[in-house]
Amino acid sequence: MPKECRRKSSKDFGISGTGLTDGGRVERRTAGRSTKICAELIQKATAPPAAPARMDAPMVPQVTITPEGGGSSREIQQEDLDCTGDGALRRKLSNSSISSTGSSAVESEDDLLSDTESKSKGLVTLEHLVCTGESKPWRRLKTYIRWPFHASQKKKLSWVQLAGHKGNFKAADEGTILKKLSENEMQCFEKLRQDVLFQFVPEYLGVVENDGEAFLQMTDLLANFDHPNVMDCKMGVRTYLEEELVRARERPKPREDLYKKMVEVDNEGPTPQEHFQRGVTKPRYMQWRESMSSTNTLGFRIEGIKKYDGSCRTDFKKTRSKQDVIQVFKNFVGGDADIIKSYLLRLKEIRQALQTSEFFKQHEVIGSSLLFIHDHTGHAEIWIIDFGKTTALPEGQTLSHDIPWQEGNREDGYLWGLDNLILTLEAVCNEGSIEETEDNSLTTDIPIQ
Ligand SMILES: Nc1ncnc2c1ncn2[C@@H]1O[C@H](COP(=O)(O)OP(=O)(O)OP(=O)(O)O)[C@@H](O)[C@H]1O
Ligand SMILES: O=P(O)(O)O[C@@H]1[C@H](O)[C@H](O)[C@@H](OP(=O)(O)O)[C@H](OP(=O)(O)O)[C@H]1O
Repeated sequence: MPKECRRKSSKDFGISGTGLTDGGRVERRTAGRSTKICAELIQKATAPPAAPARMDAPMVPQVTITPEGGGSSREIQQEDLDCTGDGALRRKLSNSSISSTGSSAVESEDDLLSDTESKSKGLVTLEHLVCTGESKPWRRLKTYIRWPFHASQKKKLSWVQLAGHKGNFKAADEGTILKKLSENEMQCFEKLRQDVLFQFVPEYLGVVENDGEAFLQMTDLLANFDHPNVMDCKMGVRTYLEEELVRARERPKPREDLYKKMVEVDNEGPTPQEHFQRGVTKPRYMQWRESMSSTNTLGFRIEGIKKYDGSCRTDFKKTRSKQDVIQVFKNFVGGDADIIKSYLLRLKEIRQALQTSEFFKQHEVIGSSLLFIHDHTGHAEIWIIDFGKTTALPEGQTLSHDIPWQEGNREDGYLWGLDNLILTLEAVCNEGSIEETEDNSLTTDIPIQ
């Protein structure tokens, strides 16, 4: 299901303030901001989708993201979404990128991804959202603030987007970025404010609106690094939601864009029927991606890497074997054992936090990544990102995250993948001397069907 379409089928929408002070400084937020639902907005959010964001890509993977029309931005406030609130803004929001949950049952296999939309994988130049230079006050709850940037202060931010769709991100106030709003992700960020995982996710600063589009504002995890090396690892043994499977079974809608992506990697990938119809369904494509990469066999896969020198690789669709994955990690850290040790420490801290996290217990975590970042100073961090398809379980239900997935149990294999990731890094630390023995947990298979 294309994200753009998910965003147009919002059912409801909660909102919180941001942490911007008058001077544009980011202040640390406290937990537990209230979220409010507006039924009228829900109905209005079913307007036909606008054309997906398109970016010129002079050379892959470099793209330039510019503010649309140099437009102004402001924070979305609770009163904007009150049913009795500003009708004009409500109309704008109904055309915005408000997303439903990644698991929204209203998504339709009919909503096909346009062939013109493409993934953004690599170096990106984000431009700051700017105001027009007029002293125009923007509302923020009951006080008034002004968006801190003027056209004359406009500056570009070199940034790295290793996965996701083009146009999903913009630069914001110093040290922060904006990601197109997904209601599901917003709810996750709200809940994570009160969870032990808080310290491992980007700080969430609320929702802002720019020219009718809504964005989540969060810390830019690259901001404190000097020429960072960045790697995106997508976690789990499964990258699609169970309901995507059900929907595709009930109303199979082959997609040509996914067929083309499959053929590009492996002409033998599609079945004769899929070749004939020049289309594959989303879950079929996702399952194929999982089986070609290390998702099924290791519970994680490498999505992309950007090195300090600006070189970028996103061609890991067939990186599947333990040895290949180890080799990629070795190259990524440039043989620096201290970086690997820092990463290992951080992974183990994340593991410990996951084991006590209420949020983790109560959510099916699909399509989330660990973002590895280090630079020449020896500074190394790992962050949990992307909650667009992280879905709350029914009240009282929990997941263990380390048992095999069978349709209906909603297990995601996240912890199992994390253990394999830790083993992989330990192998890198030990000069890649990992043995392919039967009792090595890296060889444990999780049955997928
Ligand atoms: N807070 C952040 N700080 C720095 N970089 C980030 C941050 N969030 C995301 N990124 C970069 O953007 C990329 C895409 O992020 P993310 O996975 O959240 O987007 P998405 O559009 O939801 O992706 P997908 O389509 O794979 O679900 C990441 O691989 C990473 O390079
Ligand atoms: O990595 P690839 O091979 O480019 O494939 C994409 C990738 O699996 C994304 O995770 C997925 O978005 P979601 O995780 O949001 O489902 C996207 O679906 P989409 O085309 O429907 O956006 C796929 O096309």
